[in-house]
Amino acid sequence: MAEYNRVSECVGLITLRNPPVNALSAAVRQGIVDTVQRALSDPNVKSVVICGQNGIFCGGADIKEFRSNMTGPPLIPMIHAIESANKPVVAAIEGSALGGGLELALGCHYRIAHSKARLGLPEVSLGLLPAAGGSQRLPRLIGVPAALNLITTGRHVTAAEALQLGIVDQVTDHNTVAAAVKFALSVAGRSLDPRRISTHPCPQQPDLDALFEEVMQKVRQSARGAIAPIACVQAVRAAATLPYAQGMERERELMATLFTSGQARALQYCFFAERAVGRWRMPSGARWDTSKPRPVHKAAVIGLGTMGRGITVALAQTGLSVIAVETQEKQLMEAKQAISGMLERGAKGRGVAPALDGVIYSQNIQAVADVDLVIEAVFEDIALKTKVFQQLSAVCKPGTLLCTNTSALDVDQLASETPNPELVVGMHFFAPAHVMKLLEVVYGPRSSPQAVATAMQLGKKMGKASVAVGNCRGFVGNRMLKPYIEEAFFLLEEGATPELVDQALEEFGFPMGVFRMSDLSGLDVGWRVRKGDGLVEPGTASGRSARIRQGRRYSPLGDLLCEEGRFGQKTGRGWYQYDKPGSRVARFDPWLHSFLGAYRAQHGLVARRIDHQEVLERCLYALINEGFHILDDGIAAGPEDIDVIYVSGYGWPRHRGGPMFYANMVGLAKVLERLEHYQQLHPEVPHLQPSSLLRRLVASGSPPIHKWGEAIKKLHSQL
Ligand SMILES: CC(C)(COP(=O)(O)OP(=O)(O)OC[C@H]1O[C@@H](n2cnc3c(N)ncnc32)[C@H](O)[C@@H]1OP(=O)(O)O)[C@@H](O)C(=O)NCCC(=O)NCCSC(=O)C[C@@H](O)CCCCCCCCCCCCC(=O)O
Repeated sequence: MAEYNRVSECVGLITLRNPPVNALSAAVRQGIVDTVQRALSDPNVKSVVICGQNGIFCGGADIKEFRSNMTGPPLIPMIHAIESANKPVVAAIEGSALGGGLELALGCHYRIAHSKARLGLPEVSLGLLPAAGGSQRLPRLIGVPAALNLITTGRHVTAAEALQLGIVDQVTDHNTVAAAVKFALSVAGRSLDPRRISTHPCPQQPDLDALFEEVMQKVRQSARGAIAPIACVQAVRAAATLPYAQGMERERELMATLFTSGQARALQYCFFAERAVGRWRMPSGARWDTSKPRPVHKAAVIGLGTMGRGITVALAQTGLSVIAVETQEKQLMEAKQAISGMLERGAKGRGVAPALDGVIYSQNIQAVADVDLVIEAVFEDIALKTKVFQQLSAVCKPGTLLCTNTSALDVDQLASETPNPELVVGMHFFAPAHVMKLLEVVYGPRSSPQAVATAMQLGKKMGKASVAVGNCRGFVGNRMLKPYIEEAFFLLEEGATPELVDQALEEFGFPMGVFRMSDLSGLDVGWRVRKGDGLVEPGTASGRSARIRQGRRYSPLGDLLCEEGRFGQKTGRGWYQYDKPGSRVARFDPWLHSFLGAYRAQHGLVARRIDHQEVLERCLYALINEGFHILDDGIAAGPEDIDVIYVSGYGWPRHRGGPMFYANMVGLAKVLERLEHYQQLHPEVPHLQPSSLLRRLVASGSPPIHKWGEAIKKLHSQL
């Protein structure tokens, strides 16, 4: 709701009250309508100030209301009433003015912001556009190019940038409401016509058509199938080319299409899922709100290869003091240079001083004796990691948290090598660790809730989407990736090409298909794992039996490429060819295609025509099926955990909400039916055998995703 007070005798002060972000719920909108009316009809009031309680102006429309029929006064007439008021209305912006919050402020005649405030129209990231006049007012206020940039990216700007762009009229370091009241008094009685943004034309812009064409092309490329950014461009174009009333009509039409789209539902689901994963729970019943994290002032990283360097940077950027340990002198020197460079570039981008002094380098593991938390990031080898954990247990002060950065190794096995297994958790970072958003915090059966709480809090401080997951081979992300990759290999055996598979997945919205991704990350990574699993055999055998290993279908294609020294981009050859080792542009490779032909002939396989639909169903449903197994095993607390992992760390298109949300959208019965279909065709492929949870959900009428919990044995989900 909104509270009304008269201050400084003649200023009506309206305070939005709807914690935590003063979202414009029906009650708040009603409150604004009523209090504005009251201020305008009070002859003692000369001007009006609108602010938000608790240091935040307004986080925009109440996104939760979008899920049901909306009631209460609509935003557009409410903002119009403010703009057409005959007394000056000033927005006092502290904290955030986002989406509908900024649109409300744009309806005011003046805007005063605190220097720490952030402003923006982030609707695009929710699959929407600024549909309370924002797409029409912002271009009129700051010009088409700047408005296009803000509206299509959804980026937040600082108060300083907002001042420079002309979004706000004044920035203060002091009490914003007091500054706004003073300002409101100073402008009382002035003509408001020049201040009504909707009455202005957009500032002149040469070559408008060329500009829109260029931006549309750019947006289409980066949107990877998302429709909201395109609608945003169309709405701004309406602002630039049509009178305001017609522009508003176009804004309404575009919003109506977006509002009911699956993409908007998916993106809004992602917004809430990202927040829900912070409220973690463990199968033991331990949870985020009853587990106190330990303070971490000083941390250490062991092993300064690619991962260790990124982790050191991510830690140092939080302001922690970091001991970075590397036993090899040459490697240590190189790492020092690389880390300093990353810190300097990162600091430049954020306009702050680099935290170079925050990192102390050492060749000696004894240097970590007094740290609060250690992240071991040595080579992915259980024997080596065990040795490091034993050393750490002997060196570290009592109570130090020992974390392992591993992508698949058994966290519990490592914990068993220490006298205090409750202090051990996995922290699975993704390369480059200072850039990638995802962190899997892996708890073993003996990890203490306090250890999990500490790692989760540290992840949050590093700006990561941190998800607590149970300990199993590959945890959540890599465990689900295995059937996805295997299906892609099987498709090649059956007649597909890397180009076809990648195109299908990229059109779905992945930034890279499975084979381009494999070339980027290195084919040798999976080869090493398969060797460790005893799956790799010399490539001379032929026929079906050569492709059944450990009782299930196996494709040795990846192994055969590795035997040829084709490790991907780093060797200049993989599933594609590259101009030179390290080049990034994947090109069609005739060798690979004759190799595939020869391989099929050797194994008596007849290539058939495979379409995009089959690629998507086999790769994605196999991955989703594993997700259902993971939920049933209690490795992930809920579908939202899996979805956040896939959207933040594996390139799953955000506008499709993550694999489990996607399954829900496609229809669980359909996913089950297609898995059964493919399982019948490929009975020797266990990952196509539908999970019992999927069957149970379908049998119980395919409930919506937030009700899956009732069918999950080990539920500890939050949504
Ligand atoms: C504001 C933040 C930056 C704060 O960040 P912080 O880190 O401090 O906190 P959290 O992010 O953890 O949030 C705390 C808490 O608050 C919840 N929350 C945050 N924002 C909102 C919100 N806007 N609504 C509801 N709830 C919110 C959050 O979920 C947390 O709670 P939880 O329980 O989950 O932990 C940060 O929160 C942030 O960035 N917020 C989102 C800002 C944003 O995106 N704003 C834009 C909202 S959309 C909007 O404003 C739309 C408007 O342009 C126009 C609306 C017009 C509507 C008209 C509808 C017409 C429909 C036409 C259909 C026609 C169909 C037909 O014709 O049939």
